[in-house]
Amino acid sequence: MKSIEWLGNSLRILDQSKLPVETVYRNALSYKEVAEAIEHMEVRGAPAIGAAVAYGYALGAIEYQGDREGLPSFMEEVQDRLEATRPTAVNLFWALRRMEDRLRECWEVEDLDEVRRILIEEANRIAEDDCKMNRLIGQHGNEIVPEKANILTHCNAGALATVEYGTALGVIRKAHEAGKNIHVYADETRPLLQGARLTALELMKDKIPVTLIADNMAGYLMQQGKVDLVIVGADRIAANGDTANKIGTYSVAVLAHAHGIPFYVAAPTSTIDLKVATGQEIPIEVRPDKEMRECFGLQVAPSEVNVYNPAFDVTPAKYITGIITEKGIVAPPYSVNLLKLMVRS
Ligand SMILES: CSC[C@H]1O[C@H](OP(=O)(O)O)[C@H](O)[C@@H]1O
Repeated sequence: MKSIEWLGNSLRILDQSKLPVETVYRNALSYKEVAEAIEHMEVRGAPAIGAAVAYGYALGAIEYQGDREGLPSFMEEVQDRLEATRPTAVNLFWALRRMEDRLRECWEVEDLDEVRRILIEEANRIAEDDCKMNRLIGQHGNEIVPEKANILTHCNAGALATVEYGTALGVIRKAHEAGKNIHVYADETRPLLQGARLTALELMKDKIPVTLIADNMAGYLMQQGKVDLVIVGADRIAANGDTANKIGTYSVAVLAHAHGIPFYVAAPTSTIDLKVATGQEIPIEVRPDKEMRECFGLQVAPSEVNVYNPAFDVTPAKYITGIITEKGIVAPPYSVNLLKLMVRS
C-alpha cells in the first residue's frame, strides 16, 4: 500500500481516513487538493506529509498560468497554504524549504516548463530519499531487536506514514525479514485509531504477528512482563532529543521507563529540528472536537460535551533509550550527539 504516488501531473492519494473499511484512491490535481487531503488526514504521517507537500508545491507550479516573473510570488502563496495545513511534523517545513531553495536556484531559468520539471525532479528526490532512509532505519534498528521480542508500538509509523516501508514499522519489518520471530502489540491510538486501522492492517498484510490492544492496556502488559521493547515514530525531534509524537506516546514512554523497558524513537534526520532547543518549543496541533465525539461517523460521546483533542505530546529525552535514524542509532546525550549527527549529514 503506497500512501502517495506521483502520476506525472497529479498526485494519487490513498485516502487513509477510510481504511481499513474502504480502499479509496483519488488524484489530487492541485496544491489546494493536496492541502485539504493533509488537513483531512487522508494523507498523514510526518514523512508522507513531507513528500506530499513537495508534490503539492510542484503542482502549484504546474497550475500557474502567468508569466515567469510572477512565479515566485505565486509560489509563496502555494507555500503559505501548504504550511498552514498541520503545524507539528517538521518534515512538512523541511520539504517545502527544499522545494523553495530549488526554485530559487533556477532563478535564471526562463522557461516555465523547465522550472516545473526541476521542481518535480526535486519532489521525486524527496520521495526516493524517504524510501532509502526508511530501509536504513530498519537496518540500524534491527540491531536492537532481540530474538522473539514482543514489541509495542503506538499510532502508525509504517508505510502509510511514509512513502514506503515505514520508520518504527521499518524496524519491525526488518526484524521480521531477518527471521527474529517478533510479535507486535499495536496500541489502537485513540481518537483516530491509526494503530487499529492502519498498523494492524499493514502488519497483517505482511504476515507479521500483531495483537491489537486498547491504549489503556499498555501498562498492564508491561506489568505482566509481556513487552520487551517499545518503538515509535516521531513528528519533530528537538535539539535536546525531546520528541513530539502521537498523543499517548508520552504515557507509554513513562510506563516503559517505570518497567525498565527500552523505548526507541525511529525517524529520518528530516524529523530532527535543531532550531528547536527543547520539546517545549514544538507546536502541538489541536484537532477538531468532532474527532473525539465520533468514530467513523458513530457518535461515541454527548454531542455537546466539552472536548480537548491535542494530536501530539512530547516525550522528554530522559525517557528515550535511543533515536534510530538512517545514519545510525543516536544515544544520549542527544544535545551533543544529534548535533554531531546533523553536522555529519
Ligand atoms: C513515520 S512517523 C508518523 C507519525 O505521524 C503520526 O501522526 P499523524 O497520524 O497525526 O500524522 C504519528 O505521530 C506517527 O508516529
